Amino acid sequence: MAVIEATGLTKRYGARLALDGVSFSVGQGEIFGILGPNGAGKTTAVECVEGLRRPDEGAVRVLGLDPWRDGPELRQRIGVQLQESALPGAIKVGEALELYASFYRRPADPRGLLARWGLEERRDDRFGRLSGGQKQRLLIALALVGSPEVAFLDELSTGLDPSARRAAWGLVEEVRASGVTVVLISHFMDEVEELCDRVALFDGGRIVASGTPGELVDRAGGTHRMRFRPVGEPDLALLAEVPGVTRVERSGRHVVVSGAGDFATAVASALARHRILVADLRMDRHTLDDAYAALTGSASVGDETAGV
Ligand SMILES: Nc1ncnc2c1ncn2[C@@H]1O[C@H](COP(=O)(O)OP(=O)(O)OP(=O)(O)O)[C@@H](O)[C@H]1O
Repeated sequence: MAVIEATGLTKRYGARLALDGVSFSVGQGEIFGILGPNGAGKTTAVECVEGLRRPDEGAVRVLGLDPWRDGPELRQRIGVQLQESALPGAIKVGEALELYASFYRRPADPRGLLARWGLEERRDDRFGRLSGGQKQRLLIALALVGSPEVAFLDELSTGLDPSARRAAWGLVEEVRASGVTVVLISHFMDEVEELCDRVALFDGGRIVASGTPGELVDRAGGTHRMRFRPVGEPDLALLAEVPGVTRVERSGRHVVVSGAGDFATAVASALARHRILVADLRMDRHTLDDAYAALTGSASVGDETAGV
């Protein structure tokens, strides 16, 4: 059964249509990514799901509850990552966790969370004195202190250095492994690609694409490119006949073969069969970054992928 079921959400702020008939569902134990450019409607949609905003039209169920009508009950069962500005700078790390734990019927052990998120030694430090990465880890720990069944994490790895990001991703995987459903709002494509089972890509108040990160990449441009430098002057016309190949081009001393599906294996075996030696072989894969740009039009697609 879906843990979150949003159907036809519409929300206007005055004349501005922030959400225009948005529907999505999130299954139990999924890590579900919500992405899209600034102003796409992500926050509005998530706030409708959390019960912080009431949609003008449409329906939401979270854990079988109506977030607007059953808000107090639902808030016992979900965890929401706060913005940094929501915590007073003078509060101590340990105090913040104890305070937030006191709001819940079934809180997690604050000491355990401090250890898990690497904040044990910061227990008596004031929030305002923490580094950006420490603040971020405390905000995530606070989202988890109520032992939520659904956790909403926003820009998870903002301010974290590369090793802290990896550590945070590992911890989010652990949180999911314990049965928690995670909704991740993110602008970081590597994070989404690494963590999310499925994503909804928002643009202009609508969901313009959804599916696994791999499906989005395929939808935006299902072809990939193989590039190599032939040794000598072999006749490469035969490559155009290889199954899956859509184009064979020269690029200086290199040859670029475009294709879909498993064309690269077929090209490699055709080269071997005809005893054609190649050097400097590499594959150009589309990434979620390319898909994001192609599907939202919010960033230009680089030369490497143009025309593919
Ligand atoms: N309280 C509000 N009053 C008026 N307009 C609003 C309000 N909140 C959001 N908007 C507008 O609604 C649209 C969607 O905003 P929303 O914050 O949901 O987008 P977002 O995808 O979360 O953006 P960001 O990535 O910048 O946080 C934007 O055009 C925004 O300016």
